[in-house]
Amino acid sequence: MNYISTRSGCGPDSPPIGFLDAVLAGLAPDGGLYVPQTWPAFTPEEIAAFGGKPYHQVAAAVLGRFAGDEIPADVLGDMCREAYDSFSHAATAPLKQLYPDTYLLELFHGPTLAFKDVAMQLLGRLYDYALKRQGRKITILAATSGDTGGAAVEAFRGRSNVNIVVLFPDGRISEVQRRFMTTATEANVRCVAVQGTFDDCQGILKAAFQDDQFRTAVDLSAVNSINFARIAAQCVYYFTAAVALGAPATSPAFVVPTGNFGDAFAGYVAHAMGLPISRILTATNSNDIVARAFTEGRYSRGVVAPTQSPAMDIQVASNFERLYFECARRDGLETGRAFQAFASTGGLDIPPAALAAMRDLFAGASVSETDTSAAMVSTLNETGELIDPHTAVAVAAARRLGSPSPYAPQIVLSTAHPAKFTEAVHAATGVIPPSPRGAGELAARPERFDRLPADGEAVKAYVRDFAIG
Ligand SMILES: Cc1ncc(COP(=O)(O)O)c(C=O)c1O
Ligand SMILES: N[C@@H](CCOP(=O)(O)O)C(=O)O
Repeated sequence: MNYISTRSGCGPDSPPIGFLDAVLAGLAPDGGLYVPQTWPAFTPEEIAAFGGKPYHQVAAAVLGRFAGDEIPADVLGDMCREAYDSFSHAATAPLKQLYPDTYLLELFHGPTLAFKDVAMQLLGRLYDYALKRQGRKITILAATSGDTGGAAVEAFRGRSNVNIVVLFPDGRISEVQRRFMTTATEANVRCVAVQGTFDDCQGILKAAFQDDQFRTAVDLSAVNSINFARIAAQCVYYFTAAVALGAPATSPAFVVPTGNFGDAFAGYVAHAMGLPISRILTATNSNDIVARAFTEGRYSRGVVAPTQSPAMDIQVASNFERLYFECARRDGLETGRAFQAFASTGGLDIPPAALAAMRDLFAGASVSETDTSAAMVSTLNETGELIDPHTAVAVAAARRLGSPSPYAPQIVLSTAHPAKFTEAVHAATGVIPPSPRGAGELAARPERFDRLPADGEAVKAYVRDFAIG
């Protein structure tokens, strides 16, 4: 299986590369994102056969299609088993019925209590395998609005073939999110509070990849959802959840709390591989670039506003470029031109045919702070479930169409444990979420992080100094 850039043919040559090379590269040298040259597919019988299988076996089957013959099946099977052994729930990603037509897909049973662990626990093992074979030591630069950073630190801390630097927006993430990163004691981990927004952090990261000399000098890699392996690992729970509700005979809808559009794009991938999905509703907070793209047909950057769902305070959604590429007939030239123009003007009009193709599967809804709080309260009162503010954004969006939903059954992705956002949950519901394993002790541990301005050159100098002295 080979991987191509969404900007193939536009700018410096990015020839097709294999799975492990795409994993280690993260972002293509032309600034595009890697996608498989063709989508692997499952037959309806193969999908039905996932029913009743442990999560790690479905993960190995799905990842196997993306890895091709680059990882022996038994090695990949062991990686998946070990990755999901670190989860506190036997089902890894259990489904919970909330209302007759609505289910919660709990993705927060990993070590840092957010859905990022599902992919990151696997990525740590994939990197280890690839780096040992290639005899390399690399530098991971990650940008986080709170959850990716903690999951990445947990997955890569102490690994001898990796240095990792995580950039987070100073003062714009929750205390528990910050402590999951900053309390790591391992020497291969550095965390940096950037004086800016998540978009500034992500912009610095992407610009660093465009600097050939820097990229090569530190052997740069990325574990944000610009890395296709993140998407591949995240599409697995679409299969397990849909099959648990009767797919391929039924065609569920998914409601996805959305920021960088990685999780929602993972749903697209599952669909492209043959999973029947009736609709993917992307739910944003007031940082609504994705919701506006689907409703208005224009993808245009807004000003980032802080909300109680801070991990979604994002106004440049990296993975939207992958969807654009898919819906623009996989035309790398057109995609490259559109996103180069977006980088300089902050906006792009989606061509009518591409927009129609997007709307075949996707819709968008933006949810206010008041409605997010109300969703936390009503979910608790009506079902007894305490949900985090990101999940609440999706629950509120799911309810807009009333009950029963025309898209039943609908599966809401529950992307974080409420204990990660204690203040917001307490403010809305009056309840302090009980701390599950791990989170309780974080408050007593010393923190270690540096501060930098939102300046690409300053960040590169910092990373260079850390990685190569
Ligand atoms: C808790 C939580 N929910 C939802 C999202 C949005 O997911 P995505 O960026 O894949 O759209 C994030 C951040 O990525 C998150 O941390
Ligand atoms: N919400 C994310 C932002 C980065 O998303 P990613 O999925 O691209 O890594 C976070 O919590 O950091």
